[in-house]
Amino acid sequence: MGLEINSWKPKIVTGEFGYTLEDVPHLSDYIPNLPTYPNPLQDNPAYSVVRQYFVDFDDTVTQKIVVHKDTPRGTHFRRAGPRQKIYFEPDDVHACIVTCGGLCPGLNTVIREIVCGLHHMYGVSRVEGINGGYRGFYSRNTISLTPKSVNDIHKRGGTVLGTSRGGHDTKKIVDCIQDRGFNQVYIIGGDGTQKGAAVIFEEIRRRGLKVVVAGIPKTIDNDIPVIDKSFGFDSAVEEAERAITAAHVEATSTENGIGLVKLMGRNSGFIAMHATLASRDVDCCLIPESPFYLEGPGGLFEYIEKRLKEFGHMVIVIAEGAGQDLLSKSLLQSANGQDASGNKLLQDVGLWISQRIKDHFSKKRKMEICLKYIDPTYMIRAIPSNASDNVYCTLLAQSVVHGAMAGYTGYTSGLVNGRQAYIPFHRINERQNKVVITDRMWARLLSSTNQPSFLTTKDVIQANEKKEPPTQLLDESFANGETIKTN
Ligand SMILES: Nc1ncnc2c1ncn2[C@@H]1O[C@H](COP(=O)(O)OP(=O)(O)OP(=O)(O)O)[C@@H](O)[C@H]1O
Ligand SMILES: O=P(O)(O)OC[C@H]1O[C@](O)(CO)[C@@H](O)[C@@H]1O
Ligand SMILES: [Mg+2]
Repeated sequence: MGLEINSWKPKIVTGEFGYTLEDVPHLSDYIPNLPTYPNPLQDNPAYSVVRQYFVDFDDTVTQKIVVHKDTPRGTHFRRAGPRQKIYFEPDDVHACIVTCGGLCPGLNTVIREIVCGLHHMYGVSRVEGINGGYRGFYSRNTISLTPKSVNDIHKRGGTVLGTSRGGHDTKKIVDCIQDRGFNQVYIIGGDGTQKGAAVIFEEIRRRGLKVVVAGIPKTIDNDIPVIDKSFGFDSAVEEAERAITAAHVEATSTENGIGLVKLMGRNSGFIAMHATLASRDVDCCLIPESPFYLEGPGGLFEYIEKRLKEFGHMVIVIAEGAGQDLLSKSLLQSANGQDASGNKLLQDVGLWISQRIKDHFSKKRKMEICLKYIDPTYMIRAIPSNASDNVYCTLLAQSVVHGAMAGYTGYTSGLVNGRQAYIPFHRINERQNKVVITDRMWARLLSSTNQPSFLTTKDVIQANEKKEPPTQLLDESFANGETIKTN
């Protein structure tokens, strides 16, 4: 096309008092002289009564909302929402939607709302679903999506488009996008999926195509950084709470009853932490971020014995990624398998720890216990989304559509401090969101369960030295000691 296309560099705009905008790419960055069109929403009766419905070009959303009087203004993201000018004629839009990775409550709601948003807000009628994740681009037929065909899919769990792991072949995917003439590609998925979306965007940009690549973050593990939380997370926590209630009922119905619940959370223990805080029946929550040990003073066995003596029962929640190092040592083998996407396959910590607890009390302590192990793993992610997630999914879907119609690309649409924003892929992909055990939330959990922290003073010093991501309070530059002068 005769265009000079360099590798994409982050678009950073700086302003006064330490203001930084981490902007997202736009089609016009690499395709000159693109025509624009008035946004049809201005003639839409639903919106014509809304004052300031269109988002101001300069509106941005701040990443940190807790500040000191001399804190720099810090990082901002472009505010999501409809723009006055759009970069696509609705009749020319040919959109596709794909869902990748594990299931998550709300996937169908997001699909439905993208289809309905495109149709009802912008008059776009050509929307297709890619069948079965990334590999579906080049190996399957597409599924036609209309407001009628998606009308009640939000009531079902799973994804009507199907999903998969692995199969990300950038060249084949972009060839398919080009061959089929898609010009808006909506990609719903977790951290792996968003990395895949970033490479698709790069390749599309390299080829100079007028194709928007937009991500919608999905993961019940809540391991995607920057955003407040992932859709479906609340629903999953609610379902997890039901399993905890069952464990509690079982535990309280026998002498020395122990209810043990294993929850998802490969590297991040958010589901376990939130379900524990929500339920209040849990006496001990074990997550991947917080190392623990079984034997000796301050260990898990000692704590279990103390609780059983005091209360006669106990409930333990364990995230699937917790204690993997202990497990490897004990079984003399480490997990070395991978799934099709390259994610490490974990050993079953729930079964292992159940056995260790039983052995300890029957053989070593000669104490009779009654342990019931509940594994609701897939149940918590296969359900339809709850009311609040449904609202969240709707806002996410409408925001991502507005961004695409306005010509933004290479972004993930997400909630930042309660506001919808467009976040560049590189910020979403640079790290995994994890529970920070030196942060307030984990301290709240420890106070709620009264469990040991399993940390020595040395561990705390080491954790602090590890330079965890900045807390709610401070922006990165401020945390590193940089301040700006104010009048
Ligand atoms: N680094 C990467 N580059 C390109 N594609 C990737 C990358 N990592 C993962 N993918 C692709 O993204 C898709 C989903 O990845 P993965 O299975 O890790 O799930 P996910 O999106 O992280 O969701 P979750 O972990 O919440 O289930 C797969 O098709 C995989 O091939
Ligand atoms: O069995 P699958 O589909 O690989 O999914 C399991 C994984 O998916 C996740 O829920 C993330 O989506 C992880 O918590 C879990 O390890
Ligand atoms: Mg993932």
